[in-house]
Amino acid sequence: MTQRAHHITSISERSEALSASDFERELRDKGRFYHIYHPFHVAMHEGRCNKEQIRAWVANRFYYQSNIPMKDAAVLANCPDRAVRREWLQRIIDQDGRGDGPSDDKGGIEAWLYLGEACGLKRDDLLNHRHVLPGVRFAVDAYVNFARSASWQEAACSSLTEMFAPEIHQSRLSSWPEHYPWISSEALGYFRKRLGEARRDVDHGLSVTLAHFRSAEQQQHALNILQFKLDVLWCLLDAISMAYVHMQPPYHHLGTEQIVRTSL
Ligand SMILES: O=C(O)c1cc(C(=O)O)c2c(n1)C(=O)C(=O)c1cc(C(=O)O)[nH]c1-2
Repeated sequence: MTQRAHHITSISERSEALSASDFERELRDKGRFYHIYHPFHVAMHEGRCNKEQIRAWVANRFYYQSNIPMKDAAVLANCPDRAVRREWLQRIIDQDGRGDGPSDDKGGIEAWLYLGEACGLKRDDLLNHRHVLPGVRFAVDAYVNFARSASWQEAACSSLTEMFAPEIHQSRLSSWPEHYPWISSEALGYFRKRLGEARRDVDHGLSVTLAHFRSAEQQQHALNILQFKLDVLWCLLDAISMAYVHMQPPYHHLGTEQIVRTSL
C-alpha cells in the first residue's frame, strides 16, 4: 500500500515528459497490479479452486469476453483514421470469428463457450449471462462505457492490460491440466489462441499510446487509464470471491429466495 502511494506521487510530481522507452517502462511496471496477483487467481493457479469456483469464474469471465467486441466496435466508431480502423477490426474478428462452417475460424467467443461446456456449464446459461454477478457486470460495463465516451487513443491505451495477458494465459495452460484434469486440454484452446493475438494487439496499442501521450501530464493520464482498467479486472475477481469463496453473494441474507431480474 505504502509502496503504491509512493509510486503514484513520484510520477504525478514529474513535470518533464519521459522518453518513449521510459514511458513504456512505467506502463509495463503497472503489471504489479495485474489480476494474476488476485487471491482468487492465485488459488486457481495453485489448484485450490473447486469445480463450482472454476465454473463461476468461467461463466463470469465470459461476460467480459462477450463485451470485448462491443468495446472494440466503440473504438472503431470513434476513430477517424482508416489505417487504424483496418488494424483494429481484426480484434473483432478474433472474438466473433468469420462463420460456423467446418473450415471457418469460429472465433474466441466460441472457444470460450467450448471451455464453458467442458467445465459443465450450459451453453444457453453462458449466453444469457445467467450466472453473472452484479459486480462483474458493473465492472465490465464501466470498461465498455469508457471506450464509448473516451477518445479512441484513450480506449487503445485502456486495452494495454493485454501486455500482461500472455503470461496469465500461459499460466493457465501450464497449471490447469495438472490441477483440473476433469477439463479436457482441447478446451483450453482459447488460452492458446490468445498468446499470439494478445502480443500483436499490444504492439499496436502500445505504438498508439506512445505516439499520442507525449507530455508529462498526458503520460500520467495514460497511466491513470491503465490503472482504471486494472481496477476493472481486479473488481471482477473481488465479486467472484465474495460470492464463491466467502459464500456471500448479493442478498445472501435472503437465503435461497430467487431474485427476479428483468432488463432495465
Ligand atoms: O483472461 C484474462 O485474464 C484476460 C485479460 C485481458 C486483459 O488483460 O484485459 C484480456 C483477455 N483475457 C482476453 O482474452 C482478451 O481477449 C482481451 C482483450 C482485451 C482488451 O482490453 O481489449 N483484454 C483482454
